[in-house]
Parts: sequence; C-alpha cells; structure tokens
Amino acid sequence: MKIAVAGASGRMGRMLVEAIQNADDAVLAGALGVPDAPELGTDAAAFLGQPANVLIESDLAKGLAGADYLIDFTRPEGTLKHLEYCAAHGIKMVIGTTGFDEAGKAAIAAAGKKTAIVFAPNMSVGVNVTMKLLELAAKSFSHGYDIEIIEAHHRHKVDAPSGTALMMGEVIANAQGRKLDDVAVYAREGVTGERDPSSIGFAAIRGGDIVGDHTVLFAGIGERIEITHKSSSRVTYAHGSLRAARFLRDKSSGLFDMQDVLGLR
Ligand SMILES: NC(=O)C1=CN([C@@H]2O[C@H](COP(=O)(O)OP(=O)(O)OC[C@H]3O[C@@H](n4cnc5c(N)ncnc54)[C@H](OP(=O)(O)O)[C@@H]3O)[C@@H](O)[C@H]2O)C=CC1
Ligand SMILES: O=C(O)C1=N[C@H](C(=O)O)C[C@H](O)C1
Repeated sequence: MKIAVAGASGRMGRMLVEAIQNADDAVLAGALGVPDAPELGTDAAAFLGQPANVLIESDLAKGLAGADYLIDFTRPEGTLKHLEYCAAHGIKMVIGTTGFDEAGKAAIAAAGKKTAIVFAPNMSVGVNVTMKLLELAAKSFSHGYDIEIIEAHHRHKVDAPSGTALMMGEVIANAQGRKLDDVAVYAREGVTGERDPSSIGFAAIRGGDIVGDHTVLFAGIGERIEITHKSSSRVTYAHGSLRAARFLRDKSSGLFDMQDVLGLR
C-alpha cells in the first residue's frame, strides 16, 4: 500500500509515519503539512533518525503524487480540502479527524461515492468493541438509569466533547430508539434544576498528556455501572488506521467506519 500521511508532523501524523515504516505491506508515499509549518521540506521520518526520502509538502499534487491512500488526522478544514482532492483523483482515505459539523460529514458521505473512505472518530479495536458493549448495556438500562459520558484528554485537544464520546452517545441513544440531538446535555452550570431522566450528559476533562479515556456511567438506584476504555498509547490508533487501509484494498468507493473494518456491524 502506498500511503501518504496528512498532518505528518502532528502527534498522530508521526505515530502513523512510524507505523507505516514498520509495516511490511505499506510504504510511506507522501506527507502533507500546512504551508507555514517549520517541518515543511524536511524528511517526514527524520524524527525517527531513519529518513524515508519523503519530504513534507503543502502542495497536494506534490505530496500525493505517488500515493494510493491518504491517512488524515488533522483538522476538519484541512481534511475537507484533502477530501476534495482525493475524491477527484481516486485516492482512498482513512479519516480520523474529529470535530466536523453536519455539512462536513455530508461532504465526506458525498466523497464516498467517488472514492473509498473509512471515517471513524476512534480507530482503536478496544473502543470499537466497547461500542458493542454499550449497545447491549443501553438496551438493558433503558429505564431507571441516568446516563453520563465522561471523557478525558490531553491539554492540546481542541474539540469537545471528543468524537468518541459523541459516537458513544449516538450508539446509546440509537439502541434506546432515541436521537442524541434530542437528549444530549453538553454543559451544566448554576441552578440547573433536577436532572432530566431522559437526558444523556457529557463531561469533558482536559489536562497533561492523557491520551484518551472514556467512561459511560449508568447510574441507577442502589447501583451504578461504569464501562471504561483507556488508551495508554496513540499506537492503537495508528495500527487501527493501517487495518482500515487494508480493508479498503479491494474497494473503489463507499463510506465505511471501524465497525465495518472490524466486522462488528
Ligand atoms: N480517530 C482516531 O482514532 C483519533 C482521532 N484523533 C483526531 O485527529 C486529529 C489530530 O489529532 P492530533 O494528531 O493529536 O493533533 P495535532 O495538532 O498534533 O496534529 C494535527 C496536524 O494537522 C496539521 N493541521 C492543522 N490544521 C491543518 C489544516 N487546516 N490543514 C492541514 N493540516 C492541518 C497540524 O499542523 P500544525 O501543527 O503545523 O498546525 C498538525 O501537523 C484531531 O481531530 C483528533 O481528535 C486523534 C487521535 C485518534
Ligand atoms: O484528540 C485526541 O487525542 C483524540 N481524539 C479522538 C476523539 O476525539 O475521540 C480519539 C481519541 O480519543 C484521541
């Protein structure tokens, strides 16, 4: 697989470059950076002390010239620009970026008619299996249990709640025949009144170097159940992304997620 990495000097970008360099079925075929990035024009694998002979480019035509796949963990505005280019040139995409609005999500769905895309807010196997546990729990705890989703991430994260927390909320709401938009409570402050029993609450903690923790609390009378996933390294997202790229090998179009990749649907 000839894979390019967007945001190549970011936290996930570097993790992906290293994972591709270590994979025996993938080669690093391109690297993208923002125009004013200090790393622009330098070797994408220089930080490993093992150059890949791939320079970080801001020009999409140059950065993607030799690539069949683009793995993108950047920002919504960057991903949407890359998406347009990849859809026009038949480059498959693995999109891990979070924080899209509805228009952004619709653009990704439309691009899936032209090229093959895996789009998921969390590429780890553990989180995606946790989604299935949540589906089961949500059906059993649909009455009498208050549902709260608590997530914690590093101090540099720019979006809240995390894409994973939002997906957890959607999985739970869908399993209970509800719509997350109708029941989500994203903030509480001051005299809020008693908790609406139909609500799904969210709380976001930011600090230090926390890679990514998610807990769903089902709080009933006399008991509470907590389902927790903790990432201790970003390598789990990088390995999941390579798994997603392999899944796309025999696809020329379509929009998929990690539930498809892992056969969990
Ligand atoms: N799906 C999953 O499994 C996971 C998803 N994520 C998501 O991935 C994204 C990136 O996370 P992380 O690596 O921690 O973030 P970083 O900020 O470390 O990296 C982002 C990279 O994207 C670049 N970038 C920023 N803006 C643009 C733009 N407009 N166009 C192109 N490139 C841009 C940055 O360049 P510069 O630094 O020069 O601005 C940087 O290289 C986030 O949305 C995060 O939530 C993260 C981990 C797992
Ligand atoms: O920004 C991060 O770091 C992460 N973002 C993803 C999200 O928003 O869910 C996935 C993971 O939790 C790490």
